[in-house]
Amino acid sequence: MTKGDRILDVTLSKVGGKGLFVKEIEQALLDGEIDMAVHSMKDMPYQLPAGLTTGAVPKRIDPRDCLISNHGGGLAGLPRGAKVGTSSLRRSSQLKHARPDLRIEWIRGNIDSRIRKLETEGFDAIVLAAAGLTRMGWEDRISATIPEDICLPAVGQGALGIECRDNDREVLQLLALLNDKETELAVRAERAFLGALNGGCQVPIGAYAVLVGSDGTGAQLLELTGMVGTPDGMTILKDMRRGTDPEALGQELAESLRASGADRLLAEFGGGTDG
Ligand SMILES: NCc1[nH]cc(CCC(=O)O)c1CC(=O)O
Repeated sequence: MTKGDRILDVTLSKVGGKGLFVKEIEQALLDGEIDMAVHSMKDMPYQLPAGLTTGAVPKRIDPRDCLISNHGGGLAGLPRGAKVGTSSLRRSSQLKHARPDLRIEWIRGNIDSRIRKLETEGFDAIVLAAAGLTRMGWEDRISATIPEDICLPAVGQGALGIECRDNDREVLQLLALLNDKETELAVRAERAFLGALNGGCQVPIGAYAVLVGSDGTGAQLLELTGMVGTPDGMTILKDMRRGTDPEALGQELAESLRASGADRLLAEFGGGTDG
């Protein structure tokens, strides 16, 4: 097994990691040890290092969060005061908003260790990205997906990004074949939204874009929904915008939310997202 194989192998098996791990892989790309790297889009830093680019964003799979519940079914099936595990402020904020009675507790580790903790640490349910479970081949563990109008996904959730050197024409040509234009546009809008809110990691932020058709001129029309909330879920600011330019759309939505109070939340809790 080459070093590259080993690195790719780890990428796929460690969907729980982020940050530092992505940096190591990017260094291997820059050093020419590997020629492409597959990341979960939601773990990719907003700004790629100089010399690297996203060669392809393949077709997105289910972007929603899901419950693995000891009670079966979705949120409605959870008893009053149920203990629910998550490691994401975005999830805890939105779940508390929908079900203030829930006891949200922090649960860390890889997907498999979190599932183990569901059994060993007295959780009624845990929340994970449906896409992570699907990629591991564990989608049969999903009790129910959580609709995006209750829990807006993390920016880029469910999509992969394949990164390569920006001057590697051969790899860029190959990767172009794997790109899904619809997913690419949606993820660009979501990332522009996140970028316009910028920084830190203490504020619940979610966003989800879909193509809803074309405008009069034949350009693809995107619909972007975004949220910013308080960690306790008492306040959730959410808005939706349509447009054809993904970057402009993300910035517009961020400005609109800032104007309606997100500015204050970002100042209080720091900008950014935790996945
Ligand atoms: N936060 C970590 C993370 N990064 C990517 C995924 C899998 C989902 C995806 O690939 O979008 C996960 C696990 C999770 O959030 O449950």
